[in-house]
Amino acid sequence: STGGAVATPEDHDVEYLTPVSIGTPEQILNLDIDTGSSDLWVFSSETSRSEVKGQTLYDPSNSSTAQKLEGYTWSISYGDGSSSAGEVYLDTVSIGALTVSSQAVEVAQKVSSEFTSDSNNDGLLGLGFGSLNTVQPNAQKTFFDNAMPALDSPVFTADLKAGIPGRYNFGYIDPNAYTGNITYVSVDDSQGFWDWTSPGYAIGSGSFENTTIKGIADTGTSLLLLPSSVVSAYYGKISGAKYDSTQAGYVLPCSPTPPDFAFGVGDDGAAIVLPGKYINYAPTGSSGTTCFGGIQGDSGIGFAIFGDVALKAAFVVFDGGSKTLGWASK
Ligand SMILES: O=C([C@@H]1CCCNC1)N1CCCCC1
Repeated sequence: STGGAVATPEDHDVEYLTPVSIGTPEQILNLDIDTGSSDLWVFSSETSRSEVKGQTLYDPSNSSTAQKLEGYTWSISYGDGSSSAGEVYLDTVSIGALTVSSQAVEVAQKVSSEFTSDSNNDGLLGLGFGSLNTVQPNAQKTFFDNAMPALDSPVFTADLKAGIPGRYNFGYIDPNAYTGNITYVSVDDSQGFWDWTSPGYAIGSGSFENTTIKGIADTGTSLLLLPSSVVSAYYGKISGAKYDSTQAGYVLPCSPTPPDFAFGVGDDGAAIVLPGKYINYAPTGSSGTTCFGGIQGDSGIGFAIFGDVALKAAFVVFDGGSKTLGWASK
């Protein structure tokens, strides 16, 4: 089997939303597919009314295939401080033509303000490793783990794009979605993340800097978070760029276009190049003179995060069979 669906960016590519079908008859919710976590949770008929602002709600009582897991609960806190919690059902879940008949669907009873205010986001679909799942008393499998045995190939791919819809595919690699070769690198799944190591980076037309950068491929994080030494080297090349403590990040003049940023993949010299315009993440004010940087520091996290600013420059294969990541330009 195979499947897949469109990934549509919200403003500034802060997140990408993908239509997911749940239940019988189908209830279609737009979910944030997140390789940095492993819970599939949705806004629901059980979500506190005061915490819902425009989201589409999954109602298990309207699904003939919903089965409640009595006594099961979940509660998750994300690195950005957001959180949600609730109860658990099993139901049929599809992404395009790919269907999992008994998927744990975690219904939210409460969500934090970050989710309440994100009116187009109806929940998250985690594609991290199973060890991260928060369901008690027994952890539940991700959509990918459930689907994998039936997939033509045990993979999913992320093809996110700047400002326009991209795609998540399951079970196959679309040869028309990338250029050149796919370079595969090993993954350390011991922390539950798609955690890999880049050999270094280059700024603009500058020389390649060999420095180990260990980090996770996280479709649910907006920015590219890197070691402070790398971030300082990058913004040090830009007149007027500075760390703004009020914004809690580096800001830079939106014009001229900043230098490209490349990160290495594998030991054969392959690299993914972020066009400089990707580093103009969003204007900080109404004049559009100053931009918030798409590259920021990873201090306090313990590893780098290759979020959407990086991922949208690449075609990425998440290989659940070999537990490797494949990176290609496009
Ligand atoms: O909570 C997160 C992210 C938040 C955004 C969505 N993906 C998961 N983590 C990833 C990095 C380490 C800490 C946990």
